[in-house]
Amino acid sequence: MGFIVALVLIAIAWYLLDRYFLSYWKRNGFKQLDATFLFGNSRKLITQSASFYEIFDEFYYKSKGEKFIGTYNLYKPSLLVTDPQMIHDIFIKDFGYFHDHAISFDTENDPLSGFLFSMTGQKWRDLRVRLSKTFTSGKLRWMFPVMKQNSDVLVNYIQKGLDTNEPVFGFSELFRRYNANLISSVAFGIDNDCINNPNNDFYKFGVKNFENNFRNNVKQFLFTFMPRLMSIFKIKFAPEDVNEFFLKIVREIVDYREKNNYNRNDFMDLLIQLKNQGYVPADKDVVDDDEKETFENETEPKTMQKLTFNELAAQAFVFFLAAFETNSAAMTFCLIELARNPKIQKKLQDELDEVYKTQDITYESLINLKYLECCMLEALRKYPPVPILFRECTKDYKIPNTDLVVRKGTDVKIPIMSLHRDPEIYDNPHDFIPERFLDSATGNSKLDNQKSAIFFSPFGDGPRHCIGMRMARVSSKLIIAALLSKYTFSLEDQRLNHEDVNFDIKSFPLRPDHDVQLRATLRKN
Ligand code: HEM
Repeated sequence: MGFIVALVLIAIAWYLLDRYFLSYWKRNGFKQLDATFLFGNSRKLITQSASFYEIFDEFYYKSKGEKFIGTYNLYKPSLLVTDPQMIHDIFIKDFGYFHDHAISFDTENDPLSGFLFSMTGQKWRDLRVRLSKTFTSGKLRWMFPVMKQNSDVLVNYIQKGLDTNEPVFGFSELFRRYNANLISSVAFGIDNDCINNPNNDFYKFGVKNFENNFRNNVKQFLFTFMPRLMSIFKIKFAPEDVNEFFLKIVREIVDYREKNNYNRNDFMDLLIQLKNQGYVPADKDVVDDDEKETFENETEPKTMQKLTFNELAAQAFVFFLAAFETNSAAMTFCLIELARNPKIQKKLQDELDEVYKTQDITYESLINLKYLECCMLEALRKYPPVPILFRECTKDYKIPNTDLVVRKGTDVKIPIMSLHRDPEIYDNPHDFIPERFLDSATGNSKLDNQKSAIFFSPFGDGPRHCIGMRMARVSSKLIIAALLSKYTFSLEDQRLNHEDVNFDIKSFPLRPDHDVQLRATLRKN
């Protein structure tokens, strides 16, 4: 009897505590979404019954009319911000309150997790200033031949398929293999062939990071809901064998290059300079055009702290992680949309033919292709590979024109993909219309002109926007240009001509739920 009474009392106490925790927002004057017992607003995320985008899209429409609304990751308050102006403030004007990504790792135990994305405060800022120098347009121009070599390997692979009567390809996987190649050569300085050899270790260990297994699911859960627990329980970001593989490979590369004074004009060279000198000299001949609002053009003091070996390895690793899924997704969705929109594909091919009938693809020619730029931007609008952005409020923040205060330590989520698909922001948001990015007066893409993240933020914005944005844009355009100059693509599954692509419900980066098959046909000259 005593036991039953105790159980009843515990249940009542738990219920009361539950109601108390799940009324945090109301108690602090905010509106909140209805929160369910124990789960808060995270039941669908925990049970993985819809994709991240769909779950946050539901929140977005439930909170329509509000600029922000309180939600709960289990019992942890999380503010969903949907107002474009407030998002802009968080990214730029009030960045001083929102500079961190709300994840943390124990880098002592997990050296590969000491990467830029997880760093906080001044430590992040110091490294960001130095790493930014490795992503300037000058450095990309320098690396372009390596990118081009990799795109040639992919084109040869497609051609081999056509020559052997196998003209249908699953591009999600193929682009992941291409990106593994690309990053292994530009960030690690290794010439792998993941395209022809999917059993290549570099690709296999890359895939392992994103596999849908129990361990990765638990990690994704903690990463989303209780990032601090990852460090408390010493959960490593990457599986043990992936850690060992990447640390060993970076050690060998660094030792070899240092011993033999070997340079390859790639990120690894630049990272080694950061390790040995603490800085990378700025490009003298290049004007950086789209970085004006950040501190990335700050002059580098020569006394900057040098990178340790582990910090160097972690940066090479995060370039790999960040590019592997996101870049592949951007390329895959763009090619799928071109395949389902033959007129747009033809218009893009006409633009490419004008330039590439008589010359091979160069960095300079590529960045001047406006329609190609618009196609990529439109793919990133409709399918932002990172559908939800998150930040941590690092000091109490009074929301402008209100008496409401977001407390230090609160995480903030921004449903970028829902904004990108909101009919109040974009006309016919579910249609693929590259022209919406074309400024009819100048022929320039709108992003170049506006520099505004208010309605378009596939790379985030402000000082913490994606550091690999330029590389992503150049490499994606290169691959689409190289493929479309030679081949025309069509959908094997005709249903996708009128149905939307479904998304993988277990993946945080946006990914189709199956590898959409596309048929390549050689174009006639
Ligand atoms: C289409 C491809 C890509 C997309 C859509 C993308 C998107 C993003 C987004 C949304 C963020 C978070 C920004 C924020 O919080 O405001 C981010 C951060 C980051 N991205 Fe990318 N990314 C892409 C490709 C790449 C590539 C190719 C690299 C490196 C080679 C890269 C490296 C990083 C790093 C290191 C960060 C962390 C930056 C920091 O915390 O300071 N990304 N990316």
